[in-house]
Amino acid sequence: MSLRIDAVILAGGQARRMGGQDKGLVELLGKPMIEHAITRIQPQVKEILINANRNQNLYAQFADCVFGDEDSGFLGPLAGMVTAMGKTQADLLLVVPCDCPCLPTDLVARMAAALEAEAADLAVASDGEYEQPVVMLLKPSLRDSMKAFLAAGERKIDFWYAKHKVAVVSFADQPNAFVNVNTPEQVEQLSKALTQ
Ligand SMILES: Nc1nc2c(ncn2[C@@H]2O[C@H](COP(=O)(O)OP(=O)(O)OP(=O)(O)O)[C@@H](O)[C@H]2O)c(=O)[nH]1
Ligand SMILES: [Mg+2]
Repeated sequence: MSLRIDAVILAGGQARRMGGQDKGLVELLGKPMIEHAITRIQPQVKEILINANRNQNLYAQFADCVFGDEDSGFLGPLAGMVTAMGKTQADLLLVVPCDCPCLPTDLVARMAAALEAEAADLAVASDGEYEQPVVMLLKPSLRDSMKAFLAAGERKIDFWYAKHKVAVVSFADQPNAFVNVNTPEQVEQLSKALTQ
């Protein structure tokens, strides 16, 4: 029996470095950034969920399930993840941010294989040098642990996952896969790089 895997795209931040624009809707090469992420991830999962705290009517064109954080205090990415774990029907939930338009096309396959091989509770991606804490494959049963962590006032994702059995999955073979677009200048730079 194969496992059902869904993905949640996190677009719930305040995007202060983007001047407070809604980052998932900021255009890169004529397409909203979230659409780039969807193009990469859709073929790899059963259903895509979108976590957004603004413009949910606009995000609804990209997914059937669009929702805000259950705690609306902008507590950071974990607030979106904990909400998503309560929404999905899947056996495993992939988490990705809306501002990584070049995610690997083999992300799920490699993360799921490592999770199983290492009998881990979650997998986190790495670019070979740095772990990418907003790119994870999670068992939804971890929701209670994440909820308790947030309730204790903790916010840092890597401190949370250090409490669990983690498989770190290197994508050093794809050095640009996790390029992260946080500022208008980075939108320009990546647009140029992708059209060269
Ligand atoms: N649901 C949810 N997601 C968040 C929150 N804060 C950040 N994120 C998401 O986490 C991912 C990585 O965060 P950042 O790149 O720092 O995004 P940001 O916080 O919107 O941007 P800055 O304000 O410029 O730091 C992005 O996909 C954000 O949408 C939050 O409070 N709730
Ligand atoms: Mg970012």
